[in-house]
Amino acid sequence: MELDNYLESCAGRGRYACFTGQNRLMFITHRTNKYTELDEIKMVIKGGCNWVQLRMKDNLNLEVAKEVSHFTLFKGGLDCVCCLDDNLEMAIKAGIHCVHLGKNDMPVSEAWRIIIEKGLDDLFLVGATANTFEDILKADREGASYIGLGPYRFTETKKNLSPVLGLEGYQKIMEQYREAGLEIPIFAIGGIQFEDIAPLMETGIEGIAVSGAIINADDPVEETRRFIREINKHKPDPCRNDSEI
Ligand SMILES: Cc1ncc(COP(=O)(O)OP(=O)(O)O)c(N)n1
Ligand SMILES: Cc1ncsc1CCOP(=O)(O)O
Ligand SMILES: [Mg+2]
Repeated sequence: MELDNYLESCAGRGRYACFTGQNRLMFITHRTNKYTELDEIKMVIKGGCNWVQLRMKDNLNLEVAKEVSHFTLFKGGLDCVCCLDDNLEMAIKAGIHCVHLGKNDMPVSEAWRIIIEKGLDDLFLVGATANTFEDILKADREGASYIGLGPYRFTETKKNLSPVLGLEGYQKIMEQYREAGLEIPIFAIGGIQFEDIAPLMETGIEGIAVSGAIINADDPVEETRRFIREINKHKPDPCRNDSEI
């Protein structure tokens, strides 16, 4: 199937149908001396997170990707989505059905070409990074499934950070987003702390992508629950109430 036909066929069943409110917190791994990527994923899944991104910047490793893929498949629950940063080929090899692509990674349209060629298009999600409204438009046209928009603040988790957007940046971009009638789910990213959730959700974003604030908490499992409950206050999860998290 060609990309244009794919996007057209998606329009009928809702191209963003997977984002129905159950995946509003994306946890992104960041290996530290304290935790491996799998340790982190186990903790956040225990805390109720059902969307995890495996990000291995200096230590890309297929075995780790396979372990994480199996864990999320068998222990993450039916609605759990696992995503791999940067590398589509490794995602496919590991059985991971979501890849996140930045502006220096493979273009979103090229990723879809490969996914469609392999007959995996019914399963896959392709996320894209945006730092501006124009980036959102481009990624949406290329068929991105969701956007990671940022950075909100300075963070040490990512090198070569783009200029920070701050709350005003999000407010402006989300206004343009609404005026353009876009529907692609937007996730805020970059140095996000618990207190940032409320003002960010007020801008109309779909959810939050976070790493450090959860890993560095004394109890990452409890911190995950706290994040999800706070996000739910602004956009209630239609499938789970707080007592189920
Ligand atoms: C949800 C989400 N948003 C943005 C990014 C950043 O991706 P990228 O710009 O490719 O930078 P790296 O993560 O590869 O350093 C992301 N990973 N996830
Ligand atoms: C991957 C990425 N892209 C922009 S900021 C960032 C890091 C997110 O981690 P943290 O929540 O620790 O800032
Ligand atoms: Mg990248």
